[in-house]
Amino acid sequence: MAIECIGTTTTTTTTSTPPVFDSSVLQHQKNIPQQFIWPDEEKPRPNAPQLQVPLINLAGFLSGDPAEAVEASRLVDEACQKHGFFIVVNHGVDPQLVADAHRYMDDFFELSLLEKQRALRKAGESYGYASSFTGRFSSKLPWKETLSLRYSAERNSSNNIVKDYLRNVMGEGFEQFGSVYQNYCEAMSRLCLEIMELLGMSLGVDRALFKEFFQDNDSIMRLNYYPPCQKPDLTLGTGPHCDPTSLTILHQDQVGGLQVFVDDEWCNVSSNFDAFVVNIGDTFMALSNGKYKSCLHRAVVNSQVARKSMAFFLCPGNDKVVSPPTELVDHLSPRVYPDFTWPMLLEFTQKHYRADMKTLQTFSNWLHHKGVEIERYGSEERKED
Ligand SMILES: C=C1C[C@]23C[C@H]1CC[C@H]2[C@]1(C)CCC[C@@](C)(C(=O)O)[C@H]1[C@@H]3C(=O)O
Ligand SMILES: O=C(O)CCC(=O)C(=O)O
Ligand SMILES: [Fe+2]
Repeated sequence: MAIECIGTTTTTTTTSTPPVFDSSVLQHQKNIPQQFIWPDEEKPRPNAPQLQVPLINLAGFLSGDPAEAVEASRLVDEACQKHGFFIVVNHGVDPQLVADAHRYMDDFFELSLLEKQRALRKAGESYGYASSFTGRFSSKLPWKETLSLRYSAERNSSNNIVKDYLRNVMGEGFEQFGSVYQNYCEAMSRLCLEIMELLGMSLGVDRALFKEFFQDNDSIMRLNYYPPCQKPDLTLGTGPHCDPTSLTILHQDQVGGLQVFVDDEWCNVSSNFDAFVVNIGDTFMALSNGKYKSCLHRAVVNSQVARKSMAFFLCPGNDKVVSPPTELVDHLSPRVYPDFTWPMLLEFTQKHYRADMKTLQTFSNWLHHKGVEIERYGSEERKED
């Protein structure tokens, strides 16, 4: 197996059998397998402070009140220049849909490993069920299970991509399960487009510009399930990274565990079931010519209860070129990142580089130096491909 790895650390192929992440067993285990233990400098520390993040009330903006829209875009601008995280309330998403999505998530992750593996993510694919990433990486494994779904907003009456996928892989009895996530993705795509309008206003470009750019988005919906861990100070649910995608809308249950790195320290983001946490990803950072930040974050786990979060990662349609509008480029603000398309960056994170805090910079360098040996860049040891 040829491993195309970009690593500052030596690339090694592990021959030992990877551990199987069966959460029903591992959550009780005091002895944590080595692959799940993070290096000392990345281990979580207790007593993280609370992130001071604006609560943005979308009610006025969504009902077309111009003064409220200006106020919301001012708050968004402040947060996105500083760190790229903000929280929205009165977002217009049906609370029953959110509650159903959590309920069906409980049902899915409570299935046996064998049953969940009906939706197993195959090597080289970015969708499906993964119990940790035992087949994908050989160290710093995340203490989580995920179910990733592809959502396409392309206008087409028979577009039920999420529902059809779940029914096909999980089989009979999962129709309702599929409908809930189809509806949830549609609601998330709509909310993303509204937020794109706010981002257009706050960046001072035509307010329809980004909304239209993402109209035909080809996005990723991910359900994250973090089982309890008997040694939560050794492990991480999701390692430190910036999302390579454009905009993330995260809904977390009441447990808490999301942390953001701001002003040189890890801060907790409070959980609020009525709210969504929104963050800028690398692709939007490139679209804004570096004006808005894609910020480092991670998820910690705990020894008491399982935690759930649902992330909708907005991504551009496959043929869209990620290039900042001319209004955001001038001699004082020259181009920071080269043009690219989302499938290029997605492939980079799935085949060559494990997403971390340097993904966009490494990807840009890689595009500039394409043809130069890939091993010169990056951070991680990989097993796939
Ligand atoms: C395009 C993506 C890659 C990841 C899923 C989406 C957006 C976020 C990325 C990720 C969550 C960043 C941390 C590392 C990662 C491997 C993970 O822990 O899940 C990343 C995802 C991935 O490559 O599957
Ligand atoms: O679960 C969380 O709170 C964060 C997960 C995350 O950052 C991600 O999936 O990209
Ligand atoms: Fe993330």
